[in-house]
Amino acid sequence: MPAGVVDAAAKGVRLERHAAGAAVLLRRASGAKQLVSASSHLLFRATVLATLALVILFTVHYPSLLSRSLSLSAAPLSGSSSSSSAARSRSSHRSLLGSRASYGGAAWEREVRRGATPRRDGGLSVLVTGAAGFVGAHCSLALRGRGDGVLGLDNFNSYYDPALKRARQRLLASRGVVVLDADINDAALLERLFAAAPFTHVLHLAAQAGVRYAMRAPQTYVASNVAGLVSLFEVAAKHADPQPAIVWASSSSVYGLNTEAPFSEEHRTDRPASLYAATKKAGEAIAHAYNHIYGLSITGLRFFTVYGPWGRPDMAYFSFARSIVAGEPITLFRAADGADARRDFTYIDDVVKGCLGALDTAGRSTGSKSGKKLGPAPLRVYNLGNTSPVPVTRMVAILEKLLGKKANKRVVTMPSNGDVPFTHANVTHAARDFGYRPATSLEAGLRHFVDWFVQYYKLDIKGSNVLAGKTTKRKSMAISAAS
Ligand SMILES: O=C(O)[C@H]1O[C@H](OP(=O)(O)OP(=O)(O)OC[C@H]2O[C@@H](n3ccc(=O)[nH]c3=O)[C@H](O)[C@@H]2O)[C@H](O)[C@@H](O)[C@H]1O
Repeated sequence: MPAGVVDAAAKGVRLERHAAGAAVLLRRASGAKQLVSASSHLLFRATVLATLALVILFTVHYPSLLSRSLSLSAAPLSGSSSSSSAARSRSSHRSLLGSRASYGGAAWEREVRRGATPRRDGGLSVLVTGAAGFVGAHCSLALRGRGDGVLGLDNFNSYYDPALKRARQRLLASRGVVVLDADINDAALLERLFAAAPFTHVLHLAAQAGVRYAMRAPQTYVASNVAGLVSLFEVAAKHADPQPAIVWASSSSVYGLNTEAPFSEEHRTDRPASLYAATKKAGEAIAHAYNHIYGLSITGLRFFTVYGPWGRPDMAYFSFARSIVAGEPITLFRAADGADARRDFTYIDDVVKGCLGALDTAGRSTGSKSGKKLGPAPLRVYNLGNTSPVPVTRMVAILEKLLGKKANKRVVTMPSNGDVPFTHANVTHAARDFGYRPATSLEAGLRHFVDWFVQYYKLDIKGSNVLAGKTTKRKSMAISAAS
């Protein structure tokens, strides 16, 4: 083959190779282009989906925050049917302020600050724990009513019907008090709250209540009444600026086996009869330590069998009322010596006055975030009772009269379950320091309770005028359970 032909052939082969290479490159380039275009489609779709998800999330959460005052002002002030109550309960669960998972953020902090800000000159800024509880709800309303800033928190546990707690939450919301769905053992949340608002006071009422239930669920008492209390004191002492003054719920049960009466704050409290009492006594000792080390101003209030409207269904007066209406038997405990058990039943309005009096006179904490204590801070403990013990049998007789129906009574010797045969408060210290003067007889207080009870549970009491506070003979009764 001539050399020229060979060269030409060789050039041709090279050209073909170049052309083939170029074609491969072109193919690759177009593949890459397709890839890029496919990924940008994917990216676009992902962005659209993410935006949609955000819009849905926003719509679900944000309106409850924005329209809270509107929607809740329309909420009923008393009980309602179970289905609507459950629906509202679900919607409040969704609210930005109410959801445990969603706290934090600028909007949340604004709402916390708004709640905590007093509406009157010199007003207090109070964080109320257990605000959807019996005493907590009443105190929150009273504080808000006089223009103090109030922010509530509650874990809405199911020790008793959470629907009642949600109803109290709605009642509070209708009066401008927000109750967060939160636990006192959530230290991170407490830190955020104190960072968001300079609370001057904490009214700490969150606790595991109930004397006899402590035998069934001992750990819950330790978790709420000991660990929870420490969690709150820790944050108040080390993270709050300024440190708030703390008023908290101790209990008449700390007197335990004390036999001196009436019970005075000077009497022995080192013989608790129940784990409940022991955790409250432990709380008083823990309060001493935090006051001593960190300069926290702390006031413990020993409540004596508090009762009234919006009360606790686990307590005897409430559960007896339900049983009487339903025609079910009630069990009455009689002391070992044959005497009727007696209680210094204390009406809720009197206790609320005591709580507000204790807050108003609490005195400042003297410590700071840095751990420096400027001097001794107040450490106080007061009885808040009624000063007139009443036999439980008498309480039942009053309920029978108000409800117009006889109780089916079974009397047994008081079991060894932490109960004590009687309580009786001496309240001279509370009277001296903040003018505490209980003014409600058991008859008057139970009448208010029964009025509420009948309304809340929508009792169908034919031929009666219980709602007007008077009792006449009735033909039939039934609870249309709201719970
Ligand atoms: O002051 C407190 O520090 C506590 O008060 C309350 O405890 P108590 O005074 O024990 O109230 P409560 O259970 O209503 O029993 C009342 C009476 O009914 C008797 N009682 C009770 C139940 C029963 O089935 N039969 C009965 O005779 C019983 O023997 C008793 O004599 C709070 O629950 C508690 O959380 C705490 O705050």
